[in-house]
Amino acid sequence: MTDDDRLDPLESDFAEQFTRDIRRPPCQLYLVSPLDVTGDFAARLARAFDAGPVAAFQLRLKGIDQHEAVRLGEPLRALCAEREVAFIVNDSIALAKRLGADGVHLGQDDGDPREARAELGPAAQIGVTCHDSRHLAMEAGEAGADYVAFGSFYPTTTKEVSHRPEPVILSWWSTLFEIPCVAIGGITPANAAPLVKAGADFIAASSAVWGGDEAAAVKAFAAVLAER
Ligand SMILES: Cc1ncc(COP(=O)(O)OP(=O)(O)O)c(N)n1
Ligand SMILES: Cc1nc(C(=O)O)sc1CCOP(=O)(O)O
Ligand SMILES: [Mg+2]
Repeated sequence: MTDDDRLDPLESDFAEQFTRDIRRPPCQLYLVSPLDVTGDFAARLARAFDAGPVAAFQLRLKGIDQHEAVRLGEPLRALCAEREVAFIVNDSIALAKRLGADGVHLGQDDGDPREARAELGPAAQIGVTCHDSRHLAMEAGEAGADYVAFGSFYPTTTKEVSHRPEPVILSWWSTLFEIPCVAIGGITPANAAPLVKAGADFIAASSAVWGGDEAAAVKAFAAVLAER
């Protein structure tokens, strides 16, 4: 029997959390856009940025051609650059390249992180959807991902989802690997705390922010994220 085996589970949890917390930066907020970014959306994004710290913004558009996506995305990219918020494009390596984005988020069927690296270069932030799978996350890490995303932690109407990870997957990942992990799916200021405590490096949210007062939501997230 080793000394580790003799630790009771509570002490062992404490040791694991302590080890994670002293070497990882605080959890940060990652905003995912609504599908409609027309009208006053740029003003809403600016209001969100004014309300509290935001680390990253993902442009998540569906069903429009690339030319239109560039037209809609460019002012949002410029705003993110001005506020030093990472601008990430969902789904498309080509669109990320055309927009001069800071990175791309790839689902399991959206392309290979190695191709994204070759196209976007060494500084690009490449994220990969890993659902509830440790295996997919390790594969993404090996393929050069800069972050892995687990979800959907809670029910969401933003996207049809069929995976429901437990928060412990964040603890497992963050204890073993240095690559940051993102928690996504139905996350609100009211239910984010267990994910932050479990070890999420980023909380990604869409409807909790754009479904109401974006400034109030970002402020409320900031209070929860500071708790780790
Ligand atoms: C941060 C983050 N995590 C997961 C996803 C989901 O990506 P994907 O599975 O490709 O689904 P769509 O968002 O493309 O519908 C994401 N976009 N961002
Ligand atoms: C885009 C996305 N991906 C998910 C996944 O599980 O991979 S859940 C999700 C929706 C995120 O929006 P909201 O914060 O409104 O639930
Ligand atoms: Mg996708």
